[in-house]
Amino acid sequence: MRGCARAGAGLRAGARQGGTIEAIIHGSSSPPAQEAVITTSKSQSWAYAEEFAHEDEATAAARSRARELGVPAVSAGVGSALRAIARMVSARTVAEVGTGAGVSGLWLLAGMGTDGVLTTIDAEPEHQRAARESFTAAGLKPARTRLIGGRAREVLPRLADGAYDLVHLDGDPDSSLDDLDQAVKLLRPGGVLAVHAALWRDRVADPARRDEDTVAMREVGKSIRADERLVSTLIPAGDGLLVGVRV
Ligand SMILES: C[S@@+](CC[C@H](N)C(=O)[O-])C[C@H]1O[C@@H](n2cnc3c(N)ncnc32)[C@H](O)[C@@H]1O
Repeated sequence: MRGCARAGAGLRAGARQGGTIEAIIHGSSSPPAQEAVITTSKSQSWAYAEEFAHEDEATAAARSRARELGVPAVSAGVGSALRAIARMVSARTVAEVGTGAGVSGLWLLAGMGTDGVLTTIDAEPEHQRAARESFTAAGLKPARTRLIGGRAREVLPRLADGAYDLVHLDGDPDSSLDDLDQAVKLLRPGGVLAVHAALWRDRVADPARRDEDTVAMREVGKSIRADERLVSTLIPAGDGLLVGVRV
């Protein structure tokens, strides 16, 4: 009880100073557990959580392809969260915006049943070629992946509403904002929306950051939190994963 009161005092101090993350950091690296909202050791814990997720060889090879192309990919922490979510909802149909070189796709497919199909959209043919290579090298049957070239705003309305167990948005921030409503429509009840890069380069939490991408990602978070069709949470793994379960 005393611990709760003291943690609360820390948060109130944060609010007085503008609510920045720095203002609610506790100085000690080992406070009693109930106070440990954020400590100076948090970055070490985050690094530990990232390394905790074991990435298999095929996914590591896809990550190398992504690096060669200069296209970002989900971290292993985010990938393993996507895999676990896919398994939790027994996903057989997953839609994704932002194929990249296939890193998130491989994590998602690892969580799906062996008959599960990933439909993944990307505007860049070069990225989809790399992803195709990643999926083939991982030994996946061609029928398990459906790669669609094009802009999400044109492709998503052609997919069937209510037919997806999971939708992963990982395009540009403005695309994620534009695509939100359509993405929610694709979900069956109990299905999950996952939006990657919700903390956008650690800028979303800093109110002084007002560049276009950061503002768009902040809006994505607020829209998901306010959306009565979703029960949401923000997972601070990697660059942040917003998750909303379709009611
Ligand atoms: C961050 S990368 C995706 C990484 C991938 N999810 C992974 O973890 O391997 C973003 C990708 O989205 C694509 N993209 C961005 N905006 C898009 C849009 N509106 N429609 C389709 N693709 C888009 C880019 O070409 C890029 O390949």
